[in-house]
Amino acid sequence: MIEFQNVSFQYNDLDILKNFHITFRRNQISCLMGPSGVGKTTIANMMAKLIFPQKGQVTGIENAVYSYVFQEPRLLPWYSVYESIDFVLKDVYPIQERKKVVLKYLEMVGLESFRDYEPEQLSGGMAQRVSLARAFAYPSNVLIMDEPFKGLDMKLKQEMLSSFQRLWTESKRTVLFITHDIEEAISLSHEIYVLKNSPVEILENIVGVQGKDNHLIRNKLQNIHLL
Ligand SMILES: Nc1ncnc2c1ncn2[C@@H]1O[C@H](COP(=O)(O)OP(=O)(O)OP(=O)(O)O)[C@@H](O)[C@H]1O
Repeated sequence: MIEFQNVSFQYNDLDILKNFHITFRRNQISCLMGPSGVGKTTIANMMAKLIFPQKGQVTGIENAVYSYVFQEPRLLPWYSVYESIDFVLKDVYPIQERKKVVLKYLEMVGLESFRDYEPEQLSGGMAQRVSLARAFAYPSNVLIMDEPFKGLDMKLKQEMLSSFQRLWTESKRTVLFITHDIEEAISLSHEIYVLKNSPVEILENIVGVQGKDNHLIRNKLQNIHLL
């Protein structure tokens, strides 16, 4: 379990987190929702050790190895689809094994026949699928996804959600998933935190999402006037 214990953090004297406590279960998908500016990315950055608590501590990340998916695919323009994934595995696997891993993950996102394409030849959804495959191919144990499906149309989003589910089922890890989209949250997460206020507080914590009635959760989230 990853646990924020009494964590305080300020930007320029502004309290973003104050004696804040939250937990994230290992190998589960935890979702952060809540209004813009509430502190979701700050929590993700702290989990990723990009920033550190000014008071309190975050436990359970001592041996964390991270991968990320952002709203933009962040592919390097001079690498092909294959090389985009191969590149991050260079120091991880010897060449023969690396090849198997790259091809396995490309196949899982349905892009094996596009392996030689350059990023500029890909649609937005394809590029984002490369970025998902890259994040899962890398042997991380914590995956941080900051609004990864934002801006995709419904059909592409559905494809991405399916790709994500396939990847995560095959290669489980602890996922921190930030979204403003109720349907995404319900379809992927095991646990949803709705955040509010400044400094941030947990307004609602819904556990066991996958085993619950979607309508009830949807209604509850809609009623909180999230977003
Ligand atoms: N580097 C920074 N310097 C100063 N203030 C910052 C910095 N990064 C974030 N903030 C402030 O911290 C607060 C929380 O920001 P954060 O990005 O964590 O919110 P968020 O919930 O992820 O928002 P969004 O949904 O818009 O991405 C905001 O008020 C923001 O302006």
